[in-house]
Parts: sequence; C-alpha cells; structure tokens
Amino acid sequence: MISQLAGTVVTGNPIALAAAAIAGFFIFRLLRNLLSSSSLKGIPTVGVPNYPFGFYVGAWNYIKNAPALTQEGYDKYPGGVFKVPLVNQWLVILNGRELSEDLKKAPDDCLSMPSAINSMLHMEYTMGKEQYQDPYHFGVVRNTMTRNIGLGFPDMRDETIAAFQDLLPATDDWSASPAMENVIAIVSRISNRFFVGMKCRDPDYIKVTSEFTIKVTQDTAWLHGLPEFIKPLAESLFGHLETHTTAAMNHLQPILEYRLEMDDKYGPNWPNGDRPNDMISWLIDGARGHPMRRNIRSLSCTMLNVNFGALHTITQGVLHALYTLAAHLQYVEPLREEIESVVEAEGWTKAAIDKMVKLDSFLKESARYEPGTAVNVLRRALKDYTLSNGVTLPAGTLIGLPIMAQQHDEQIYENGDSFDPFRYARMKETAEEGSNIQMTTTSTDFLLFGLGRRACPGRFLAVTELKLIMSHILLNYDFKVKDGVRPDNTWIAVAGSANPTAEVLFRKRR
Ligand code: HEM
Repeated sequence: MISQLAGTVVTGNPIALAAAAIAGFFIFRLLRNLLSSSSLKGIPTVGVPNYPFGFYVGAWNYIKNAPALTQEGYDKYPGGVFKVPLVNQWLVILNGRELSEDLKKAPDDCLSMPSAINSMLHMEYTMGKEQYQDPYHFGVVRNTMTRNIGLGFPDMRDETIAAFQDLLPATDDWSASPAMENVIAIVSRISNRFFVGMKCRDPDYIKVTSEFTIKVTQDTAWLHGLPEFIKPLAESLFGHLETHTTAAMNHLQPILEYRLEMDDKYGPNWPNGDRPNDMISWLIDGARGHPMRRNIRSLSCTMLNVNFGALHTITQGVLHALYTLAAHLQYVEPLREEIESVVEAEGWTKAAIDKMVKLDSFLKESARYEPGTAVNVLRRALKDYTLSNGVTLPAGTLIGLPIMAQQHDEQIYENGDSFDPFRYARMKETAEEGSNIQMTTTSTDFLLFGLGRRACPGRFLAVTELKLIMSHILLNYDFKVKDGVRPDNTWIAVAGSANPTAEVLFRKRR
C-alpha cells in the first residue's frame, strides 16, 4: 500500500501527494510522540489508553476533561510527577509545594518560561516574532509601569467612573448586561487611560485592543493542530496579527510620530516637563538606541502585546469575582461597609485601595477557588534537569504546576474545597507583623501570578484595577444573576474561562 502510494506520488498525482503529506505528517508525529514518550517512560501517565494511537485518544480526553484528569494525577501521585498528552507533546505536571519550589528556583537557562509560553501561544504568529525574540516591554512593565501606578491612580479612578457611566449606566429598574463584553471594554478603558491617556475614549481603539486580546487566544487554539511549516502561511491567510497591527498603527501613528519627534529633540526631558507619563513614553525610553524597537510598527505591536497581558487576565479576574458575588449576595454588605469606611477616612487614593483588606481577601479567594486554568507556571527544560525527588526531566520537556488541584488541597488550605471569602483577611489578623498575605504575594500555595523571577510583573496594576472595578460596582449598583446560580465556567484543555455569554442584572443601588 505504502509502496503503491509512493509510486503514485513519484508520478505527481496531486491527491496522492496530499494524502502522502498528511500520512507523513501523522507518522512523523506518532514517531516523535513515541520517541519523546520513551524518554519520559519513568514518569507515570494519566488518561491515556494503552493501545496504538492511545496518545491521541488521551489528548482528546484531556481537551475535554483537563481539570478532572489533572486532579486524578494530583491525587494519585502526591508530591510526585505525572504526564498528560497535549495534541502535539507531553505535559509533565509537578505536584506539591516542594516540586513547586524546585521550579521556582531553577534558572531560566534550565527551565525556560518564554520557550514554554511560545509553544502554547505560538507567539511569533499570534503576537509578533520580535515580541518573542526581544520582549523588552516585560522590563518596562516590571519597573517603570509598576512604579507609576500611584501617580496614574487618579486617572484610572476617573476612567472607572466614566467607563461605567458610558457602558453600564445605572438604571432604576433591573437591566441585563452581557458581562464579558462590557467588562473587557471597561478594563480596556481603564488600562488604556494609564497606557495612552485620553485615547482610551476612542471606541474603535478600544475595539482593536480588546479584539486583539480575544483573537490571540482563539488563533492559539487552531494553530495547535497544525504542523510547524504551515503555521506562518496559515496565520498570514487566516490570522489576525497583520490586521490588528495595522489597525493599531492607524490609531497610534500620529501620537507616536509626535512623541518620537520630540524624543529626537529633547530625549526624555521635554521643556516644562510636558512629556506624558504613560506607556508610550516608557516604551520609547526602552526603545532608545534600538532601531528595531523604535519605529511606529514595532511600538504599535508592543502596545497591543501590553494590552494582551492586561486585558484578558484582568477581565477574567473581574468576571469570576462578579459571578461569585452575584450568586452569594450575603458577602455584599461586609464588603460595602469596609469600602465606605476606608474611602471616608482616606478618599479615593491608591493607599486607600491598599487598605481594603476584605476586598483583597475576597478577590484572592475568588482566584484561589477559580484560578481559570488547571495548569500554569509553564516551563520548558532546555537541558536535562533533575528535581529534588530524583526525577530527571529530559531536555525539551514541557512542565507545569497543577494550580487548581494545589489551591484546593485540604492539606494546604483548611476546607480548601469551600469558598471562604474572608479566609485571607482572618489570616492577616493573626499573622505576624509584615507577613505578606495580600493578593499580590506569590507563593507555592497561590500560583495565580506564577512563581520566582518570572512571576507576573503586572500583578500590582492588575490588583489595583480589580479593586477599583469591584469597589465601584459594590458602591453604585445592586446586582444579581438569573435564579441566583453562578454561571458555569467553560473549559478547553487546561484553559478555563468565566462564562462568556452569561448576563448579570444591574440596577442603581437602593
Ligand atoms: C489578574 C491579572 C493577571 C494574571 C492572572 C497574570 C498572570 C500571569 C502569569 C501566570 C504569568 C507567568 C508567571 C510565571 O510563569 O511564573 C504572567 C507573566 C507576565 N504578565 Fe501577567 N497576569 C495578570 C496581569 C498582567 C498585567 C496587567 C500585565 C501588564 C500590564 C501583565 C504582564 C505580564 C508580563 C509582561 C509577563 C511576563 C513576565 C516575564 O516573563 O518576565 N500581567 N502573568
């Protein structure tokens, strides 16, 4: 059969050529999976039937049931490791605090975060090749942006009020709001007020930034199924990167041209201190002396990437918290009381937001309980790496931590399977002076923002925005979900999402 097919291929029959290419592709993948599975053979497998092509059946099972299968591996191998099949590779999951510490301590040239993220998000096709090769904006987010949150706070508060007025006007009677659509637009308005000033009021710009964020996640899903050599072509034919970069350039070109011209003349010290203190200026600072970064196209694409980091994640955080609160209205009053008394004493300042301990606890518990992913803190072994339990991960292995199972573990959290909104506020009351219990603190018990040197640098902005948005909702609206039932999350493989189509009912607070 194979020799017949080979013969027809040689004579140039196009159908046979296509069939041979597809067969070759699957044979190549099967061999690759068999080879990589032999190098991981000491590591137990979860969810894969023991017959030829079982890998693919297992990968399909994992797409449908990742949270349950990850939990199964966590329960079966406490403190150990196990592997699950993704469509194109194995994912090795490290259970428990000690192995999480191993991952945290490992240097980047052993366990690499960018390499792991690229293979999951296909960054070069979905977010731009230069963003993957030269992610200088990570440093800008970590340093300049984070230092400026306090200064930007009054604008972000102003934008919170304006965005809610425009997108969710408070009405006397109940009215239903498509939660995800409105929340992503509100998050984009507030974040972009901080990133680009009043440009955030341009609805088309907000549409471009929000759509880019959604498209990266959508394109990532279908690119997973394609062989490497087809991806550039597929993305240029069907993908979003070029369209959204051009759209962002159309919006940002006049602003960027002016800023670059002034930068040529004065550098960072404009006359009268008139230089806007925003993401565009901070990126230009990071791009000075680097022609590949310092041009309209690259800066526009970087702005989209900064938006991607912020919008999807903060939107998910707000939606999970909002759905949970709307289905558990008994927590509304204690939160309102705290917010009102803090604001009465301090006004609307960043320091006041930092003092909202119950709100912080509620949001952290919401993220502990519903982290929105079954596995995170992804890394790829760049060389063979031996864990503290003696297991060696061969070079090339993709690894991650079982955030959902670990954050629900009753050995780590008392009643870890129950939602307890003020658990962290209580911990803070009894903790020693200076203990870091707030949401921005990363640890092996709270993995939402990752771990170690690669932990999310945007988390201080994220938590500020989450608190701004939730405190605004709590003080200005009554809200509920239909029948009082929390809308179900949706899942594809390890990626969960707060329900994308649910409606929340709002009215002016009575
Ligand atoms: C609730 C909101 C957010 C969540 C849950 C979140 C989560 C994460 C996680 C899990 C990582 C990987 C950490 C690791 O593997 O150890 C990460 C990295 C990163 N995040 Fe966030 N993030 C959020 C908001 C933001 C915001 C607002 C920004 C920027 C404005 C941002 C920018 C970044 C960047 C640049 C990295 C890469 C850091 C590096 O590799 O050095 N994130 N984030």
